Amino acid sequence: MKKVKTGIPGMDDILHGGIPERNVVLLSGGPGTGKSIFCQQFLYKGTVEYNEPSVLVALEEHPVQIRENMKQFGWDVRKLEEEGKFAIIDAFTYGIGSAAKREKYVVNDPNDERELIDVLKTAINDIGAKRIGIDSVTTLYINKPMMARRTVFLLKRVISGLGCTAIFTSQISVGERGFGGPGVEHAVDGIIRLDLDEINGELKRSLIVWKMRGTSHSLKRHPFDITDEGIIVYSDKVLKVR
Ligand SMILES: Nc1ncnc2c1ncn2[C@@H]1O[C@H](COP(=O)(O)OP(=O)(O)OP(=O)(O)O)[C@@H](O)[C@H]1O
Repeated sequence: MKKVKTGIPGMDDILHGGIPERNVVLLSGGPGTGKSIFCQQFLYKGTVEYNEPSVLVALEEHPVQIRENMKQFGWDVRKLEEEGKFAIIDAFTYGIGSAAKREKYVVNDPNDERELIDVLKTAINDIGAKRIGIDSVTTLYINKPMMARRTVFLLKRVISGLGCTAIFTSQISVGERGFGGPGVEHAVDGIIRLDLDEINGELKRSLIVWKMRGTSHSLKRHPFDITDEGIIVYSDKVLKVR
């Protein structure tokens, strides 16, 4: 089975080679744990280092803000967009505001699944995308938890069907166990959980791969850092939180 390199130093060692192609991976974590940065790095590095065009579905932040945030790590996503290798789908602004009018891919109502899927398919076909990030998938069902599993399956069918590999970020609250709801946890192919824990008066970052269909992987909790160049995972280290 082909494995997709994450582009995150240390992460492929933990995944024994990378994410199996066509997997949909839930990236769960509380506020500020690094989900968006992880997802953006997977997409940006995938495009630049592995020549796999990428689509980011922006549900939580303005696309303009995302491009600015990515720049601080040296990731010039605007240039990739101009080259037709990267697409940001604006599912945040509802088309409101002058900046939104300049976006190429806009979902006017993210609650309309059909519109979202149509725009996603168009973007994937336009740039020949191999990687997809949805940030965050939680936004799609926060007001309708009964629909969560259905929504994830629908997206998974389209994304896997078109040969893409995906990261869906999933928001959980501080101290919450689990990853974003029972339906969702079983529907996805993989789960990576990011954590922030206070140890000796300091917040420490760590991650654990809870499940990954199609490969063996480390079952240890590995520390990671967010640096000026993005995330670095310490695959040879283990963090004990309790
Ligand atoms: N240049 C940087 N260097 C080091 N750490 C940074 C840098 N930029 C951001 N961070 C850290 O990353 C955190 C934000 O990460 P990110 O936006 O990926 O979190 P998130 O898990 O998506 O959070 P939320 O669910 O609240 O959106 C910040 O709180 C900060 O601690």
